[in-house]
Amino acid sequence: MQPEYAIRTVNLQRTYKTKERVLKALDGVDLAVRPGELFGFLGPNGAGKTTTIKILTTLLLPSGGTAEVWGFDVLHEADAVRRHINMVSGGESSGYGLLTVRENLWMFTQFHGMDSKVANKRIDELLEVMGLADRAKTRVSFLSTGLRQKMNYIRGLLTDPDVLFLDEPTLGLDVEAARTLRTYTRHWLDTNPGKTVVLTTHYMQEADELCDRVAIISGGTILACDTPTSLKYSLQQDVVFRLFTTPVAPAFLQAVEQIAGVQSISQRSGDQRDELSLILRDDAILPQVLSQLANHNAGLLSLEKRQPTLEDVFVNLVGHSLSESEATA
Ligand SMILES: Nc1ncnc2c1ncn2[C@@H]1O[C@H](COP(=O)(O)OP(=O)(O)OP(=O)(O)O)[C@@H](O)[C@H]1O
Repeated sequence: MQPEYAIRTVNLQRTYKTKERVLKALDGVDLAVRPGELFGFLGPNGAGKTTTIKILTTLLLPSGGTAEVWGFDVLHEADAVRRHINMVSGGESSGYGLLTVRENLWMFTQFHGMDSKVANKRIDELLEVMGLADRAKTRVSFLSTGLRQKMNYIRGLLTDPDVLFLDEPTLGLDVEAARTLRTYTRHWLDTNPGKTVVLTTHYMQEADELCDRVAIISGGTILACDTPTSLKYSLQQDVVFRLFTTPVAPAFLQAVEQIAGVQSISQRSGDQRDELSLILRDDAILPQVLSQLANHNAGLLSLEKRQPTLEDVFVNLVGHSLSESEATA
C-alpha cells in the first residue's frame, strides 16, 4: 500500500562533534515528499545534502527530530526502510573489478534476495536501455568511469525500489549518457506510478528540467521548496541581467552589493572576461552598477536582460552561485 508521504521529516537535526568543534550539519529540516515525485536537492558544498540522504537511507543516525521513508521510521524501522529504497551515488566505485558487468549486477540482486529469473530479465532490459548490453561480459575493471556509473545506475533500479536516491548521478557522464539517464529516470516514474526519486545535483539545468519540486538547502536549513516554475516566478518582480565584462576585482562586487535595490550579484570568471549575473529590484538601478564598473576600471563587453533561471533563485537565496561555492570549497 502506498503511504501518504514517500519521505517525511520533522525538525531533523544532525550534529557532528569533532575535537575542535560541534557542527550543526542539519538544523531543523522539514520535508514532505509525495509518492510519485521527482524531488531535487540543491545546495552549496557543506549544505547538508549528503547528511540528509545518509539519514534517509539509514546510513547515519539523526541527532534529533524524526524521519520517515515510505511510512517507516529510519531509526526504529530501519530494516523496513531498506526494503523500499535503493541508492546510486555519482563517482562511486562499487562493483568488483574482477567480475563482469552482468556478474556484478546479478550479485547485487542476490544480496537483495531477488528471484534469479526475474533478476536476469531485469538485468537484460536495463543493460539494453542504458546502452550497456554489449559490455555485459566486460570486466568491471575495464570500464570507463562513465560506463561504470551507468552500471551503478542499473544496480539502483534492479530492485525496483519505491524510493530511489540519486546522489549526483550524472557526475562524470558525457552529455549523451547523462541524457539517457535523465530520460530513463523520468520514464521509470511515468510508467511506475508512485515510484519516487530524490536527486541531488550540482547541475541547475538538470534540476530545472527534471524535478517536480526542488528544495534549496544551505547551512543545514531549507531556504525554499517548490516547483522550479514557482521558484522562478518568485523572482518575476525582479529584473535579471547578464553582463560580460573585462575581469572585475572583488572591490567592484562589494561596491555593487552596497547599492540599494541590488538583490544579488554573482561572478563567473572566464578567460580574459567575467560573466556577471545581476538581480535588481528594477531597471532604474542599472546605471549605478555601470558607473561602478567604470569606477573600478572595468569594461562592459555585453549586456542582456533575461528571464530568471533556477540559478538566479539559488543565488538570491544562498548569496552566491553554486560554482562559486565549489571554487571556495
Ligand atoms: N563525518 C563528519 N564529521 C564532521 N563533520 C562532517 C562530517 N560529515 C559532514 N560534515 C560536515 O557537515 C556539513 C554538511 O556536510 P554534507 O556532506 O551533508 O554537505 P553536502 O551538502 O552534501 O555537501 P557536498 O556537496 O560538498 O557533498 C559540512 O560542514 C561538513 O563539513
